[in-house]
Amino acid sequence: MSDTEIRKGLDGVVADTTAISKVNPETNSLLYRGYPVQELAERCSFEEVAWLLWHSELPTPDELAGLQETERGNRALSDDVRDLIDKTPKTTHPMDVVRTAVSLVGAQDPVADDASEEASLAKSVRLLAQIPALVAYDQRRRRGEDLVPPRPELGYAENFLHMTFGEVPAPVVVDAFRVSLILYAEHSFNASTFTARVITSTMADLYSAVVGAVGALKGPLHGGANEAVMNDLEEIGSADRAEDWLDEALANKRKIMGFGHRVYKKGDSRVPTMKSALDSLVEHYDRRDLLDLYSALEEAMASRKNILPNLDYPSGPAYHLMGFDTATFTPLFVASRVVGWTAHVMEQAGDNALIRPLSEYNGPDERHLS
Ligand SMILES: CC(=O)SCCNC(=O)CCNC(=O)[C@H](O)C(C)(C)COP(=O)(O)OP(=O)(O)OC[C@H]1O[C@@H](n2cnc3c(N)ncnc32)[C@H](O)[C@@H]1OP(=O)(O)O
Ligand SMILES: O=C([O-])CC(=O)C(=O)O
Repeated sequence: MSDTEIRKGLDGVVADTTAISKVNPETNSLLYRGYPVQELAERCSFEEVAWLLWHSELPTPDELAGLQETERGNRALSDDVRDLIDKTPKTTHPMDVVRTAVSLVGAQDPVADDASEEASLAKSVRLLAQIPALVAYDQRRRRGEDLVPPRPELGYAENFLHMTFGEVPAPVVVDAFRVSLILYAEHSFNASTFTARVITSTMADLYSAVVGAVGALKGPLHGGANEAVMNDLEEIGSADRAEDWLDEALANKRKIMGFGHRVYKKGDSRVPTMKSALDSLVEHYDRRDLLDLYSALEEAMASRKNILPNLDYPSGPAYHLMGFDTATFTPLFVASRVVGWTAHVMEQAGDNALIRPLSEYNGPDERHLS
């Protein structure tokens, strides 16, 4: 063995610079292009945040109107994408449907390989508009429901909910959804974003980077945790069972979904904002029982392991209350994070170096065929 220090999982390794977001575990803060995410969640639409992440500044009214027009004009699924979704077995995980459908959306773009900034922005807006349509349709067809066409007079969050449920829910629900999308949009060099940057570093196209990122987000150690949280809460059932369930899970060396974070060790900066959105939903739907269960598991986890919730912990039950199927939660994360991924694709392409680390070989010594 050489004395090279190997940081398993690249833990603590600074791989490059980025101007897109700053995650500060010391101050528990998250800045998008310098703005605290809490301020953006309080005051901005998701479209404004998307523009900010892509262009470094918030949009002027004209710029916002232009983005809205293009996004709204790109919402309808092509017949081919719809057919593809229809042909995918209902046993397929919705993340696999997103991965496959995004791949076809890319294959249908005649300028998929144009790496200019203008083309990359156009592709990013196209994905922003298409992903809600395919996520919403996939949930509907699994429930035996027909496609609901987009409504061009609705903003992004309202239209997403309208395409999923066939109606725009109460403002408190739309607002909680908008907040979740803003909080999920960007988080520096997390695993899926880093995947997108690795793919971009080979000079592959933006769609390839996004398809790879969707795959990386699916795992329960990353985006897949929001649906896993809901499965755990349902398995526990009620607040009075939380401690026993946790003790057994920990004894069996289970990772408790929605808790812990590679970077934040003193709490995830986004949790208080999402928890407050969850509180409003609990009140709106009169589901105090779910909040009690949520709090009981959180308290038990703090007392047993001193490990705090990450964003997926409040998001899981929030999406459940909004009416989404549990397996659709991670695709909702995709719909939001595609903005961060594509911002990173453009940043990586703008100052590219092939990402190719070294490994230390620990296999057999050289040997020969006898
Ligand atoms: C939006 C997001 O993607 S946020 C992340 C979503 N993922 C999850 O919620 C999955 C559950 N959480 C985890 O698995 C982890 O906390 C991760 C993967 C997020 C971060 O993990 P790492 O930075 O690699 O920390 P690591 O896994 O080494 O944890 C350190 C210690 O805390 C323990 N730990 C960390 N998180 C958890 C957890 N959720 N449940 C139980 N124990 C945990 C580990 O077992 C380990 O203990 P040990 O030192 O006794 O072996
Ligand atoms: O930063 C991470 O490793 C995971 C995370 O919270 C995110 O991607 O939002």
